[in-house]
Amino acid sequence: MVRQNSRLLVVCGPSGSGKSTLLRKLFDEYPDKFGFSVSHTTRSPRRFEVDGQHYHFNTKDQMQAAIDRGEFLEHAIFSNNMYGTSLKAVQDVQKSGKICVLDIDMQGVIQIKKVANLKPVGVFVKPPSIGELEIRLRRRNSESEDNLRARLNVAQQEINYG
Ligand SMILES: Nc1ncnc2c1ncn2[C@@H]1O[C@H](COP(=O)(O)OP(=O)(O)OP(=O)(O)O)[C@@H](O)[C@H]1O
Repeated sequence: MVRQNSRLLVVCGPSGSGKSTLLRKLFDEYPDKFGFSVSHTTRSPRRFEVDGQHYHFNTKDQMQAAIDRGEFLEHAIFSNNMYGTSLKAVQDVQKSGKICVLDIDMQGVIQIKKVANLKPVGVFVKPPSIGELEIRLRRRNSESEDNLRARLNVAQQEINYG
């Protein structure tokens, strides 16, 4: 079970909005207060990403099997890849006594909000504009053109939701 009265901080916002940068600063500044819930994903690791630290990198079959076994608190398809938060990821942080921080998309937030008694605190990171988001994503140079377009489409929906 995920502890119900432990604090959970859910950070959401479009890809490229700066969530990861903000979270890095938060963890650097308050290493004893906040712990990151390491998500699972089927997307390929980027340069410098470490398995088990930034994400647990899995195949689609592995991840689907774990979802079917009921091991996930929420899961989502984002830009043709699966992402999800395992119960274990949250429990590991809770065991350390820290506030558990989730960096998830809108689909994940909707599911987390439905988990009874979890009462997460939500933060939405809004980019200045879609145009600025496009500039940032291009500068980051981490996506193919198709992927970048897909991310910008989802971004508009997330901005409307946030
Ligand atoms: N467990 C999860 N459930 C749902 N969405 C998730 C989960 N883990 C990550 N995501 C979301 O998937 C999206 C893509 O993440 P990814 O790491 O591929 O791209 P990113 O652009 O580096 O993300 P970020 O905006 O955090 O820098 C992000 O919006 C992220 O918050």
